[in-house]
Amino acid sequence: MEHVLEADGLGKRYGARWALRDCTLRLPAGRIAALVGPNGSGKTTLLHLAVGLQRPDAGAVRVFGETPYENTAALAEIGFVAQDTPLYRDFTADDLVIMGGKVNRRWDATLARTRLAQAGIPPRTPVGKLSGGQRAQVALALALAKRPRLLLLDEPVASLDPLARREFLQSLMGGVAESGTTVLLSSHILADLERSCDYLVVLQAGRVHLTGAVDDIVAAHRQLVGPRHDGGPVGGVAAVVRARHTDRQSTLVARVDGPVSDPAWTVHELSLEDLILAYLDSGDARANHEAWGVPA
Ligand SMILES: Nc1ncnc2c1ncn2[C@@H]1O[C@H](COP(=O)(O)OP(=O)(O)OP(=O)(O)O)[C@@H](O)[C@H]1O
Repeated sequence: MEHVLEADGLGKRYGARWALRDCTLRLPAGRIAALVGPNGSGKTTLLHLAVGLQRPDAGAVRVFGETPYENTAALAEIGFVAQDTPLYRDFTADDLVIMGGKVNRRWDATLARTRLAQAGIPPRTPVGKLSGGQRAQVALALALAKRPRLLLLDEPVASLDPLARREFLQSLMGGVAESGTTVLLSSHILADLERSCDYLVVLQAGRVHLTGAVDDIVAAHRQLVGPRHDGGPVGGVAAVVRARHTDRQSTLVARVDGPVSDPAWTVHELSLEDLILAYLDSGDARANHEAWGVPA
């Protein structure tokens, strides 16, 4: 299987503090991958390392087998839309399409203009006067016009209303399905991801918490509800991700390795959103409370 992006023990620190640590992952070609994690978990840092904006302090990241930092040839294959969709605000969308043609080897101006027309973007209005959602559409059209083999998007839908978000993700999926581009997009809006992404990377406190194909991850987890459980082994359960208890009842989110046949447990499938939340919830809440000197 071809891996577009490979990270091995990748780390980045600011001063003494690691923003990303021991990050090892493989992103297979042709996937639309979601990069999720709480604020400050290292998503932007990982994307910046992948697009060569930053140099690793530990380990390595490779894109199409190349190290992206200060590597112009590798960067020609990567499209990147940064968190705040920075665009030259005094230029019109049409100016930006023309400029893109001057600085990119492979540039599909017709693709950009078609997408901008479909999104209803006026060609001759300075982009600084467009709405946040319209600017996001301009940034996506420009990134796709580069015909990248890997597209990295940092919270592309954060500024969009629910309808615009759905349209943006549909148009993204349509755009990359045609071209076979691999996508890694960070987002906090988990409900959208199950529809649009087929691969998942969950970061927590700078480390990879969970990664793999969405179908495999969903198939390997269940919610179990049963009488209060003391933490001993449960047949069919490989690992408990999160346990919640009342006086009489326990609710487990578990990774399973076979059928849970004990009739004491009622077994439910989980949505991707609930599963991700369970992983994030199982994280280092205790460490955060200790840092603030308050009880968890
Ligand atoms: N320029 C910087 N200088 C110092 N620390 C930084 C810098 N950029 C990021 N950090 C720290 O690195 C960690 C990871 O930040 P990063 O922006 O990668 O997280 P994120 O997951 O993208 O967060 P968010 O969801 O809030 O955008 C955080 O603890 C952050 O405070």
